[in-house]
Amino acid sequence: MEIVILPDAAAVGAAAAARIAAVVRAKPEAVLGLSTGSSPLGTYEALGELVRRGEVDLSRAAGFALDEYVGLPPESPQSYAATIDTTVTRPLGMDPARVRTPPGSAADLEAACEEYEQAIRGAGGVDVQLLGIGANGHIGFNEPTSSFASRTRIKTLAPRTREDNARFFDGDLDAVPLHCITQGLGTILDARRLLLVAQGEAKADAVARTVEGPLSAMVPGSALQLHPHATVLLDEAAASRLTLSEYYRFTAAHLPPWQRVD
Ligand SMILES: N[C@@H]1[C@@H](O)[C@H](O)[C@@H](COP(=O)(O)O)O[C@@H]1O
Repeated sequence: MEIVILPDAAAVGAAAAARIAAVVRAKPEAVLGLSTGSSPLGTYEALGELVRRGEVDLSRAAGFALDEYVGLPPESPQSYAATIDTTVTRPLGMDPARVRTPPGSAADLEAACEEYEQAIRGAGGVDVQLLGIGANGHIGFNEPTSSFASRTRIKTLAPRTREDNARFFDGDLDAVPLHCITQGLGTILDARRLLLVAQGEAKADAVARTVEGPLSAMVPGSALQLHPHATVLLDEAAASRLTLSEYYRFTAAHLPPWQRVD
């Protein structure tokens, strides 16, 4: 796993955007794994800047979101479909027809989960999956005790996650759905590259357990340890509980030229 500690949240966004842009420059039809929440917003902003400057073109890229609430129609502003549309698809100049979110309002949710898996496979798989992490170590909506072999499925949100996300529902906990559809940890691990971004002290414990703790279903993020091309981009606060941070800094300062990303 590549661990990069950066001075602040803006640097995390810029570094993640540079890595995604490098993937798209090499493969303009790249399939991007998209994430919601606060963590990736800086990445999308930095990527938008690269698009505006003409340094990367995402118009031929495809996107698959990680997760969606069950029961929120796509037009609801809190739905991840709407969130992805307003924070990713439109500002980054992606083709809406090529960007998908799990259909949380499908009549047959289980069939919709299977179709989503098939759509990812049909698109050739995800080239780079952007991830945030929950304070309880979840990735996507794979809450603690999710199987490392799990595929896209319906999950019940953990109380902590609903509390954390109530801020997107005007603080009204009762308005936060109880269920979601999420890509499984096995689905996420199929992506060719994983890029996890985390900022702030509130994520420091989850980050330390993800990167340096034992592989455990109690920490879904620890599944990244099983992936051959996982990068974790952290600001100083999110990195503050890592025990090997000096080693990560040393490694980043001595990267061989062929591993450098601007
Ligand atoms: N389902 C999303 C995750 O994909 C996200 O990574 C995580 C952290 O959210 P935030 O970045 O807002 O802290 O929780 C949310 O509930």
